[in-house]
This record gives sequence, structure tokens and C-alpha cells, in this order.
Amino acid sequence: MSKQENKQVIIATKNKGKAKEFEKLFSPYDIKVRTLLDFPDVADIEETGITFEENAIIKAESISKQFHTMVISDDSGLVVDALDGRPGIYSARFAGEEKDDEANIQKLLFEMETVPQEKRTARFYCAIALAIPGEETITVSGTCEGEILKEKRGTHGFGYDPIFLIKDKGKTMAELSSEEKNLISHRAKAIQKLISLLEDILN
Ligand SMILES: O=c1[nH]c(=O)c2ncn([C@@H]3O[C@H](COP(=O)(O)OP(=O)(O)OP(=O)(O)O)[C@@H](O)[C@H]3O)c2[nH]1
Ligand SMILES: [Mg+2]
Repeated sequence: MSKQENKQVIIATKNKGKAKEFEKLFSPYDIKVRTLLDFPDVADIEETGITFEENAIIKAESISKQFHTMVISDDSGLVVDALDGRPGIYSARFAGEEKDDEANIQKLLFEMETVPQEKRTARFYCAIALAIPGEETITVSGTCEGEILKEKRGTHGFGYDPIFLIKDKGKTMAELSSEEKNLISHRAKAIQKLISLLEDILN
């Protein structure tokens, strides 16, 4: 892999919250980051896998084939113990195809209405795939442990962040600044692993 030809990467996501986090996490490095928000004509990719890793690979390889370039994708979600791991890979569409964060939160709170606080443990999971033309796609992952609150707190972040409590901080993910979230999140942990693998290209 020569350094020059890989100085740009496409993040295969249309999720604005993820896109912002990726742009920040890659900002210290000398690499141009673009997302599918820069390419609105790209068709939605069907996530037909049954694991986060499978879906991440599907997204990264599909875009890498279309653009003939290095592509990173993220498949992530919320795994709730009291719901036997749901919404899991269906987190974005938990309340329907519109991928409405507020509707997803309300559905989750409703389903967990009778679950006491000590049984509301959950974690965010993030699988990231790296597809480089002509090379085997690789995946890395990260998790972030927490608890589901009974009501929303905070306005930062996206998705389920306002009801996800980071216990040792006493704050929800949405009460953390983007800098604080990017130190502890599932996505940040996965990206740190990816960055060590990409060191050659980034430096
Ligand atoms: O509160 C949250 N903070 C996070 O940090 C986070 N990371 C993931 N999630 C949830 O999991 C879905 C991903 O599903 P997903 O990986 O299929 O992505 P998506 O469909 O939104 O976009 P794309 O990347 O596929 O284009 C998201 O929509 C969210 O509901 C999060 N919620
Ligand atoms: Mg998706």
C-alpha cells in the first residue's frame, strides 16, 4: 500500500451523527475523510447480515467496489440485556423504516417500562470494516457499557444517547461533549484499533 494513493477514505455511512464522529476522530491525521452524505446519489445498501460484523463488511465492500478506493464502514447498535440483546443490529429501525431516533427511544422506554433500574444494563457495540481494493476486508470492534434510564437527559450525540447512562461519569452519553464521547464510546474504541492498523497509511 503506497502512502500517496490511499490518502483519502470514504466512510460508508449516511448517518449524520456517525459521520460527524468519524470526521472528528480522523481529524488529527493527514487523510481526507468523505462520507456518503457527500454522494447523495449512492443507493441505500441493504443490511442483510445477522451480525454487526457481517453488515459492516457488506457496506464497506459495496462502496469500495463502486468507488475503487479504501472504504470504512460502521455497523453499530444498542444491546439491552433485559430484552435478550434487542434492538441489536436492528437499532436504527427499531420503531420503523424511517430510522427515527425519538420514536426508537420511546419504543425502548415503553418495552422496558416495568424493568427495575438494576436490571437495565446495556452496551453499545460497534463493528468497523475496512475494505481496500484487492485486499481481504478486516473488522475491528468496540463496546461501551451503560444502563438505560427511564427518561431522557442531555442534547448532544444521536440515537439512544439521551437514555444511555455512563455509570462512573453519572452522565448520559448525550450529556457528554463530543470530545468526551469520543474518548469512551464504542465507536472511538473500534476506531483506535483501526488507526493502529492504518498507521502506515496515516503517517
Ligand atoms: O445513541 C447512540 N449512540 C451511538 O453512538 C450509536 N451508535 C449506533 N447507535 C444506534 O445504532 C444505529 C446504527 O445502525 P446502523 O449501523 O445500521 O447505522 P445507520 O443505518 O443509522 O446508518 P448507516 O451507517 O448504515 O448508513 C443508530 O442509528 C443508532 O440507533 C447509536 N446510538
Ligand atoms: Mg444502517
